Amino acid sequence: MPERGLLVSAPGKVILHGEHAVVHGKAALAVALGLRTFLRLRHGGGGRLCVCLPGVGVRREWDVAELRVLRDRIAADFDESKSPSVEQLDVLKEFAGIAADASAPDSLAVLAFLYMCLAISAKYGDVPSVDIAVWSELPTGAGLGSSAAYAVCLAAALLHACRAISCPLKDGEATARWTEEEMTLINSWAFQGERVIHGNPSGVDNAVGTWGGALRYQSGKITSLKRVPTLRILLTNTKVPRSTKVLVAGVKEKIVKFPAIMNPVLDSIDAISQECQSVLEAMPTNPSPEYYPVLEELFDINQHHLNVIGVGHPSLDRLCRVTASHGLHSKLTGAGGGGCGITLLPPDATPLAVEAAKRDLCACGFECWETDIGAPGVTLHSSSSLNAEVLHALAES
Ligand SMILES: Nc1ncnc2c1ncn2[C@@H]1O[C@H](COP(=O)(O)OP(=O)(O)O)[C@@H](O)[C@H]1O
Ligand SMILES: C[C@@](O)(CCOP(=O)(O)O)CC(=O)O
Ligand SMILES: [Mg+2]
Repeated sequence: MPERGLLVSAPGKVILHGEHAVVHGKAALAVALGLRTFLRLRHGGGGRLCVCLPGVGVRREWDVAELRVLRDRIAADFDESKSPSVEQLDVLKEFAGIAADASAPDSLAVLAFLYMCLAISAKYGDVPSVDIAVWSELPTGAGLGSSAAYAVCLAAALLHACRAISCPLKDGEATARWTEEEMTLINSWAFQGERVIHGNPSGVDNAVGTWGGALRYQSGKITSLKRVPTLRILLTNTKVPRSTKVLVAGVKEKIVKFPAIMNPVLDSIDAISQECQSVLEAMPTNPSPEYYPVLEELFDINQHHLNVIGVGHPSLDRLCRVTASHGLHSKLTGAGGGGCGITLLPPDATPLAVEAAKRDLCACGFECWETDIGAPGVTLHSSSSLNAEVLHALAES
């Protein structure tokens, strides 16, 4: 398997509570989504490194010898515990022909790729001569953690290509996972990729992409939530584009400007995450409707808080109003400013009400769908375990 190549996937995520507050040391509750990013790595030869990212319209190819020289110019302090420096990123931008202030999806994707590739190869091996394609079921830049799923897949593939982690997939097996220790390494390098894309990420998204399931995340501490009930959640994409990096920076500015006003809001969001966790842990696996009013009220309060810290958007207000008119409660998820919202579907919501809400959301130009939560984290696949659509998308790349 290793010499033939590698197929790896990582899930997106939904943050139930704690987005933004988690960047400032508060807790977040997040679950892995049943929508994934897939990466195919093929061993090349010919001394070229090729990357194809159809989701952001990128097809680039470099000479491995040239990348070695570039790496040696900036390699002095590559480490998974150190943030990428401004100087390192400036050198990479110049090399890749990316403008100094570029924040377009393709530029950030190429920059994260180059940084991770050179940093990992500086630490563990040589710049690999490989052909990498990444394709995703996740919408890009919509709050579902596409950046983290991309970074987790890259970290796993590049660490594998540099022989820093094993290949746990045995002949005849459909899927396999890495050991805890290997996943810790994947997670820490994925965090570096997130740093390139987001500027100042909390690490919650790459943790969910790596470990999967449902977890509480606070200041780097990951606690898996063991008994999470089967919640039904409707996801709605307002399709309003936004950048996590810009939104995270905006919240920071507000906190610096009005600390006495903003810090209590972050404390309150923290208390909401705590309260939500207690309710989830008290609920049986198949909960009866009586638990839902509290979860619904927590959604409403947090949505107001997120507006206060400046990450709301008229499209998200509209989403909340539309679902409220059908008795359903929603909040934004992820960085906000557009992107996705989540709506809780309690067991006593009638199919008629849910269908009517979906219809009205679609009439606003939004896209909505129900998806599984609690999906597995980073996974290695045999090609026979992937469906035809994924294989086709990766083969076309
Ligand atoms: N499939 C992908 N291929 C390449 N880059 C991707 C992919 N998915 C996400 N990205 C990178 O992540 C960025 C989006 O990250 P972000 O603004 O954090 O939104 P989110 O993580 O909510 O989707 C994109 O601009 C792009 O650089
Ligand atoms: C806003 C934040 O809490 C989540 C961002 O998620 P996304 O990139 O919008 O999927 C930032 C972070 O935790 O790094
Ligand atoms: Mg992101």
